[in-house]
Amino acid sequence: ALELQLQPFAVLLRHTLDQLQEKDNASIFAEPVSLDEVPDYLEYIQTPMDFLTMRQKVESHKYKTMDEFELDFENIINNCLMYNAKDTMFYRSATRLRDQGGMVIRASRRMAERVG
Ligand SMILES: CCOC(=O)c1ccc2c(c1)NC(=O)[C@@H](C)N2
Repeated sequence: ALELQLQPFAVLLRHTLDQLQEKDNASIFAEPVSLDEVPDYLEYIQTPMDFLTMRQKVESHKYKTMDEFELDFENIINNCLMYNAKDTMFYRSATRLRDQGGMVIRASRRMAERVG
């Protein structure tokens, strides 16, 4: 498709994001953590991140490399591991997403090398 010629990397990142979000079946990483629901969140977390924000960055071509994309993904995970206690669903979801998401990103990296 024309899109694939003009912005293959954005297409690849969008597809990668779709696969990562499939692993977040409770959708706890889908949007920015609500500061109404979690008023002290910014006392602990300096750089919040979520999949919606990442998607907006893909669409505005903010990611030039897979490394930049992966840094935001790792940020989503690490924020959650820092803020939530180990015995919470949130914490366990983050470790699961880290493990399952790692494979997704490695496969996308190989695609990015091919797309060049
Ligand atoms: C309806 C109440 O929502 C939350 O308290 C809440 C909602 C979503 C959350 C979250 C908390 N904490 C987190 O660390 C990230 C992963 N997501």
